[in-house]
Amino acid sequence: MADNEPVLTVENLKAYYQLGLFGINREVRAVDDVTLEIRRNEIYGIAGESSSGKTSLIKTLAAAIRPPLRVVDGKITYRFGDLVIDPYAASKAEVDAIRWKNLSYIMQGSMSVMNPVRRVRKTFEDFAMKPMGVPRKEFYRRVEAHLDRLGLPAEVLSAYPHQLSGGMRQRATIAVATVCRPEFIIADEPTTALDVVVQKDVLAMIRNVQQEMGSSVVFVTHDMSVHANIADRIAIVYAGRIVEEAPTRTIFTAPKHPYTSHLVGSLPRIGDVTQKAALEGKPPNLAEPPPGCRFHPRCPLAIDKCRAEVPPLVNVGSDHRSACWRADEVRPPQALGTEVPA
Ligand SMILES: Nc1ncnc2c1ncn2[C@@H]1O[C@H](COP(=O)(O)OP(=O)(O)OP(=O)(O)O)[C@@H](O)[C@H]1O
Repeated sequence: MADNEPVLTVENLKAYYQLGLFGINREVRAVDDVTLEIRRNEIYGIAGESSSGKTSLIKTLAAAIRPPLRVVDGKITYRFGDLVIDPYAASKAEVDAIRWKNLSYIMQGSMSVMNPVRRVRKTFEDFAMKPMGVPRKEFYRRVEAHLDRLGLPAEVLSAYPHQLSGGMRQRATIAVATVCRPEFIIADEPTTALDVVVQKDVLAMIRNVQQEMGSSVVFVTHDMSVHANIADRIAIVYAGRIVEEAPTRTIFTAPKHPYTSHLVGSLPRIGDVTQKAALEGKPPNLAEPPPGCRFHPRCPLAIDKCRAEVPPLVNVGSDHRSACWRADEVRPPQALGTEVPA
């Protein structure tokens, strides 16, 4: 595989919750026309407020969706070495063969991976023994070496999940998800519910694992300061669509979408006692999104065109895409509340 070839290509992906309640069919357009590429050896953060479709998007990328969520259009292509696979065109056996070995998905909440009634050792066996395909002794040698690399004592293997602290459990979960050294790791809110100090440790661990293995990581969080800490590039999602995508520093210093500008500008800054202006209104109902730009009812820059025509996600600079008719008029955020990577 050429070095610059993306590991994941997503083209015009649409995934909807198709609901039939009391004989009335309804579609919640949680992922609506998403196009993106994930490169090798990068950390790609997906940001956006609650209910914007972040989890639905990465679940779809992870081929971990269940009805009523269905892919209704578009294409996903993973390239793992010589293996090129669209998980929605492939057989279940083909998808099972890449799971954990090439593609790992860490769902929201560490207990989603850990089996609460079995010792951590059993969770490692359940997830990793088959994909690794080595005798038990060699398997445990590799598991312990991996734990050691991640700074975790081998004793965690004998513990039950509830005996571990939240941070330790999340570290163990990341260890389970990465022990087969997957090329692609997808994580949903990997540090939410951890206190700030533990959060930093877990973020550093994800970064170390990613760098050591040269993997690609896609992760979701609504917390912009976590993105600032760890992401190489960020996609901002609003109402089921990517509205902006750029390297982290660009997102924080020169956004080209009013929603991004709001997200960055509303971050708290040390010593700043002024009240941040809240964004008026609520995100739209994804069963009946507004016409034109979905952000227009809340947008300070909205004009008639925004109410009528959907702005495409287009290049607005080097490695920078925005979906805004007035991208040129977006001003840098007033308050930078977080350390921005150089
Ligand atoms: N099982 C479901 N059936 C119907 N609609 C759903 C279902 N799960 C989620 N949705 C809807 O899909 C939309 C996107 O939800 P999603 O959970 O992907 O957002 P999110 O950005 O990850 O939010 P959060 O940060 O709160 O987890 C929301 O409107 C939500 O109400």
